[in-house]
Amino acid sequence: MTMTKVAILGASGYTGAELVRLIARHPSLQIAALTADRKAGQAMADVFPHLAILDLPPLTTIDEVDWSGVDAVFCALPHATTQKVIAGLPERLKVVDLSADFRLEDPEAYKTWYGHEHAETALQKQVVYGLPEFYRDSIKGARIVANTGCYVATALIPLIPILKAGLADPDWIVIDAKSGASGAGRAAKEANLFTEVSEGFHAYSVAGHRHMGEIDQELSKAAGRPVVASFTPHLLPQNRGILATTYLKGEADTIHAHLAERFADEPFVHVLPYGKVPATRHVRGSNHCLIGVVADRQPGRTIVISVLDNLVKGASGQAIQNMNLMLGLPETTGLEQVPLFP
Ligand SMILES: NC(=O)C1=CN([C@@H]2O[C@H](COP(=O)(O)OP(=O)(O)OC[C@H]3O[C@@H](n4cnc5c(N)ncnc54)[C@H](OP(=O)(O)O)[C@@H]3O)[C@@H](O)[C@H]2O)C=CC1
Ligand SMILES: CC(=O)N[C@@H](CCC(=O)OP(=O)(O)O)C(=O)O
Repeated sequence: MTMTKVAILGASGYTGAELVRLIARHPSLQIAALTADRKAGQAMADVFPHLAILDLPPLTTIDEVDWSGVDAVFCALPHATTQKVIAGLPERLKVVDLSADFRLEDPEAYKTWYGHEHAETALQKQVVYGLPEFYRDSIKGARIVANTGCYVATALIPLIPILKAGLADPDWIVIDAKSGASGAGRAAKEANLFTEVSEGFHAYSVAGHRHMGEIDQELSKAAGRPVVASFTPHLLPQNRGILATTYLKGEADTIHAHLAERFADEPFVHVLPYGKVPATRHVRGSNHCLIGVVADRQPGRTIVISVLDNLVKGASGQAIQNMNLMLGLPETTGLEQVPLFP
């Protein structure tokens, strides 16, 4: 079997380590290079002892990578840094970017949500938005794919089909989302210490989180007119998992039937029986997204609950799903892990 040699940029971070864990048993991908910034020069086994059982290349700087031995790149770097790095890669390389740098199509929207001009607007035009359940055909032919944000994937997977089918009021969408602390990355500082995250629970970036730009972009496309959704993220005292509770004006039984039909053949999206609700522990360590639909006691309102693992379907698993499509491989290759419980 032909092996595709991959470089993982940002391998000393949480999503980088998750890419290594998943790719280590992928039958068609082979890890050729791993990079870090402050941790360059160290062995992966020293940075992540749980990966010591694998035979891995050492962490180097990006400048030290020998690109002649690389066919494809997973870029798991902070946003803003990423756009310069991807612009400097050899053009023959296929790239899946896990950061937010190439998700927003409108440079003005990027400036609004990220506070500075995008430095690579020409490159942005070549990028395909990486939510495979909706953009699979374009992803297959893409050179660069921008993975969706983790909160965004959780919210959009049920919402896009609902709005496309006109089953909910686009002017009344309320997304109440909660994430495990790994969503903030390994470099997160005081706010993500055990003492700050455990035994408590709080909202953050209220009415101003940068994922709103991405949510509005995709929901507006789905509805065929501008949509401005309400979205509030919260930090959970747990490592992994995102749960989004979305309130809609629409008929729950119709919405449930539509989602069940729309996702019937999707390998990673599962609609629970009507009235049942999912939990983050039902997807931990897996590439699956679960959706529950419940009728509100107020007639004409619906509650949709969606869950995924932010490090897998919300980041590294989704990135491999996209790379599988770009390489013409079966989409599920290397991603068939069953969730870990308890
Ligand atoms: N965590 C999550 O759940 C999700 C994250 N994402 C996105 O994926 C990307 C990676 O996230 P995550 O793994 O959590 O982040 P981490 O903070 O855990 O890791 C960041 C990685 O980037 C490296 N790095 C940092 N700055 C530079 C630089 N200037 N030049 C080169 N390398 C650098 C770090 O190296 P070193 O360790 O040596 O400093 C590390 O390997 C981010 O854009 C994030 O927003 C997307 C979806 C979900
Ligand atoms: C818990 C937590 O802090 N989550 C991160 C979002 C997760 C993420 O990585 O999103 P991007 O891919 O868009 O960077 C945050 O709220 O900024």
